[in-house]
Amino acid sequence: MAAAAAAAAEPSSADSRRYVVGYALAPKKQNSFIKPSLISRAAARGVDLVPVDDARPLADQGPFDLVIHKLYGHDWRAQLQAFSARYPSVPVVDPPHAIDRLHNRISMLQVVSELDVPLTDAASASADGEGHRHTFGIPSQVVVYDAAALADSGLLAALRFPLIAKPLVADGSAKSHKMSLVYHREGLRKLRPPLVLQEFVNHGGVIFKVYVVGGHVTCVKRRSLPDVSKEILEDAAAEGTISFSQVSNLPNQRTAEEYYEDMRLEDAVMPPTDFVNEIAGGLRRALGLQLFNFDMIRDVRAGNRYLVIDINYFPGYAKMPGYEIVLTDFFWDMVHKDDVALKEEEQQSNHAVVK
Ligand SMILES: O=P(O)(O)O[C@@H]1[C@@H](OP(=O)(O)O)[C@H](OP(=O)(O)O)[C@H](O)[C@H](OP(=O)(O)O)[C@H]1OP(=O)(O)O
Ligand SMILES: Nc1ncnc2c1ncn2[C@@H]1O[C@H](COP(=O)(O)OP(=O)(O)O)[C@@H](O)[C@H]1O
Ligand SMILES: [Mg+2]
Ligand SMILES: [Mg+2]
Repeated sequence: MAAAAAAAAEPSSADSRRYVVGYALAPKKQNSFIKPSLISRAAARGVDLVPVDDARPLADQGPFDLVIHKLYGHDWRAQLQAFSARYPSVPVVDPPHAIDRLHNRISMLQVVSELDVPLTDAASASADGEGHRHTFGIPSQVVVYDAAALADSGLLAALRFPLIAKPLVADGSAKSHKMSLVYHREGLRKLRPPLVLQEFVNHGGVIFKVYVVGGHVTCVKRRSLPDVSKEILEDAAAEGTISFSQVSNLPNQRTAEEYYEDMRLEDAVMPPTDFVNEIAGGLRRALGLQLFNFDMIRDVRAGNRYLVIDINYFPGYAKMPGYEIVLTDFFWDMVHKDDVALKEEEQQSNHAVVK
């Protein structure tokens, strides 16, 4: 039924109307996301991508059939509110209050812990034939608001070293990506709260990035931090902390090249598709967001256990294979939301009459 309705709403030669998607993005994001290949793919389906001028009131611009954005701050929020008040039927992707939840690394992952997705058999089925079902969760973590709390052994009792220290705020600034690996208790002294202390989980140096675009889900493999060896953990003379902000910059005993020669990304087994799709769908509903990705690692100690470690709003989609097609489909669906819903209703009532 849904497929028939969607097919009925596909563009025909009679549908010559053009649709305008306004995008409000920082210059760096504009450069990486609004590529000529996306512009032309969307244009071929009747969708024109038009930049929002952030020096002028949003509500005075357009007309838009859809607004997408990754800008923050009070003023921008007020602009969105004024726009929605004037054009209540134009979708704004995504609502600022829903995006806010991703700006704090505690509230971000709380959603995962609270996720009520009873995984279907297809999604959680054992991959090893030994009855170990796939499960997911988040690493153990605590939030630290001030330096005094770092000395509180009670607070840390629940955590096992090594730890990864992450800034509490994840607002897209360079600072919010600055992390430290902490091997020993003394290493905590160098840290600057507010931060999240999270157990570092060895995961074979591979991370799974799951891109969500409305109902579309794509999972890709990426290089991650190398596992921490037993020798480093037991070496009392080892540095207490190592700071990094990009995985490729991480100093290590071996060079990154040497490490990655051993660990071939192509050899890493992907998590099952149904499993990934069900988590992605659950997160999309719980977060109330259409455009995000999440980072997931596989715990080497329990091969069927996956941990979500990060969720990002409007990530670098251009790195997702076939991003032009996926995003164009999304824009098209969003600007035709009402047509599709109407057609579905019509089909349902026709069905009722025939019966
Ligand atoms: O710049 P890119 O293309 O690497 O995208 C960044 C993302 O990389 P990814 O797509 O996951 O590889 C990046 O993801 P990670 O944090 O690296 O997992 C963020 O989403 C980043 O946005 P922000 O700085 O957190 O607001 C994204 O940065 P912005 O493009 O939004 O500034
Ligand atoms: N709990 C963890 N265990 C192991 N590695 C981790 C953990 N958390 C983060 N990492 C590594 O650190 C990188 C950056 O952490 P992440 O939480 O994704 O921050 P960012 O928002 O800057 O991407 C991840 O891509 C992964 O390689
Ligand atoms: Mg990340
Ligand atoms: Mg992130």
